[in-house]
Amino acid sequence: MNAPTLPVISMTALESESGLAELRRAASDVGFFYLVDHGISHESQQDYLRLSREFFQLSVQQKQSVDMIHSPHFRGYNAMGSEMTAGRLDAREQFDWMNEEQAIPDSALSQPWQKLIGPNLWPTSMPGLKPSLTKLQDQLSDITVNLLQRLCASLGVEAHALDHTIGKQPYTHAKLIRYPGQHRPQQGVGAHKDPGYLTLVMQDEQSGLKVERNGQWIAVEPIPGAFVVNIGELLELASNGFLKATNHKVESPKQGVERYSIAFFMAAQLSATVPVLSLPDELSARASGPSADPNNPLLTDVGNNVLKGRLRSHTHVTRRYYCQQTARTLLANSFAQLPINDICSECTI
Ligand SMILES: O=C(O)CCC(=O)C(=O)O
Ligand SMILES: [Fe+2]
Repeated sequence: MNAPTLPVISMTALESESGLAELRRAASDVGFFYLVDHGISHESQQDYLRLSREFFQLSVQQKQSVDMIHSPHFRGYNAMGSEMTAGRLDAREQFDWMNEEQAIPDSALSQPWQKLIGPNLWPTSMPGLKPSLTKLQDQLSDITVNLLQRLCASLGVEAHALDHTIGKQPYTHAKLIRYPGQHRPQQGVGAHKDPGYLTLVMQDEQSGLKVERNGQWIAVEPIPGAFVVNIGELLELASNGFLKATNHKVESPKQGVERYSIAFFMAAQLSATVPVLSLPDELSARASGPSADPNNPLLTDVGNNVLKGRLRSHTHVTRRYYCQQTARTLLANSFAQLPINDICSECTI
């Protein structure tokens, strides 16, 4: 195997000062790293990826029974060609699940992001999916919370400095993803940053994930058993830009090959506002403030930051549930500019 292109961080080394220093370097310099010794074995990861293959092999009809179009809460299945990133269609199919919750009736919504709260969609033809994926969600949730605390410690602030934004459990969102092979080079998912605190990615043995570094795209080759971790926009905000949410993308595999991955996004509670941490002088001198992109304003209020991403990614769901008057009024009260203006011709009026 070639030398890894990104830092490799061992979870068990994060009690020592030198381990924390390596973590800080990886998270502030690249914003991407491999995580090993995290407690989920390679075999167990293979089992989850097998389960994912089984899901995508269900019939079109079975997958459509849990299509995201049935969920105002952005949960469920997206067929190829129903997701946009950076304004272009992604060549991937996916199944999204989040915290299992009860929906709030429209009449009781006071904030637009509250519409994200709701139940997941589970296929009746695969009863084992819900318990397995719920278990995975719990395991990854624990790993990411632990990692967030170690990151805080690495920044010289209280390890628990962000715990109040998470409450009893963080907001979590996960995806089973299948990238089918393509004749021509194509975006599996276009260049983007992730919105939450931290993302963990479990990849199979196919390459395709790339991260932007000094204007170049670096391949994040799979290392058996390792997760890929990246810093999300909320952590960039909390560290005033010291930690970096880095652009990344997936290029489709060649014809005849397919790539499977499972992505797990951990964020603060949707109701939380993320504080800017008071870093020690030596680090704050190197914090350049969060990056400013007029097409992608970073919002410290978590719910709206998450909602903004979902509205743009899944425009068929947005048109169905967020373009009617009640939702538009709610959105207009929370955003300086309607985040659906570029999605629906009626909303541009
Ligand atoms: O599939 C992957 O390896 C990464 C996916 C990703 O970046 C995302 O869904 O945000
Ligand atoms: Fe991502």
